[in-house]
Amino acid sequence: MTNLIEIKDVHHAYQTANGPLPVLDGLDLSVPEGEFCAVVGPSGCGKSTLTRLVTGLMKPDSGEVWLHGELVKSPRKTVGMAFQNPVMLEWRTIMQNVMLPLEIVAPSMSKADREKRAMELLELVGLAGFEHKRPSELSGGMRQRASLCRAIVHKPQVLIMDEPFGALDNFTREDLWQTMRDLRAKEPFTCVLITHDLRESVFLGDQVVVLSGRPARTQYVLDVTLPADRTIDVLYEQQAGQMLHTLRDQIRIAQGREETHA
Ligand SMILES: Nc1ncnc2c1ncn2[C@@H]1O[C@H](COP(=O)(O)OP(=O)(O)OP(=O)(O)O)[C@@H](O)[C@H]1O
Repeated sequence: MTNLIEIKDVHHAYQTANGPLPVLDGLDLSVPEGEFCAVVGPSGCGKSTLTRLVTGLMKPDSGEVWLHGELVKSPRKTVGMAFQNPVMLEWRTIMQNVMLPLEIVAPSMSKADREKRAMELLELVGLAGFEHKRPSELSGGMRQRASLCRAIVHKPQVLIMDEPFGALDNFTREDLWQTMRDLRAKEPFTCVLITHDLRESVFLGDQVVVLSGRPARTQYVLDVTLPADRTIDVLYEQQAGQMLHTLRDQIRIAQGREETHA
């Protein structure tokens, strides 16, 4: 399997009024094509900075970021993004919002084909019948479903998600995890998910990367050996429970509190 994303020994410091603020200090990350990589770490350790590197919005002081065999040097069109608060254009319908990336990335595609593609995804996430609604007419969970469709409508090489489910209540969040799982089964994509939720990382991830406290380096990588068609129930079973304990311990270490589980 080839690595779609390869981050090698990245170091970066932000220049601030108080001098340089080192944020990344030897970050390594490899994500094979089609894999889902969840990234967890203490608050403020540099997780969002990592997303800026992969999207090419930021160049590191040293080290390399590779995407599909190409060194990332400038912003990439072939990356899909989803954030905690999806920005939807209120003057456009849900379908028109979902089609937006196609208008930018595939301007020669006919309107009928764009609509067909958007509708295909809206159906997959359970939003058929809502395509002509305005964003404000949908619940937060529904808007986030639409935003997921928009993020992958143009079949990006990689989907970057920064806390996309953070603002949702627990039950809606679990629904969205299952939607993600089903979307991936039908529309395989490579994904980096930044999250504070360890259960989410285990449910969605093929690997979970734990970053150390700032300046962040790769502290620990957990291979999630659960079946791809896992259900929420799996999280309450022993194997997932052990993984969650391991991750919790790693987070404590990253926070500088080294007590570990027996
Ligand atoms: N453009 C910038 N200029 C200066 N400092 C920055 C900049 N962007 C981020 N920082 C600082 O770098 C550190 C890492 O920020 P980043 O947003 O990457 O962390 P994070 O792990 O995503 O945080 P959180 O868990 O709170 O979402 C923080 O201390 C932040 O204040």
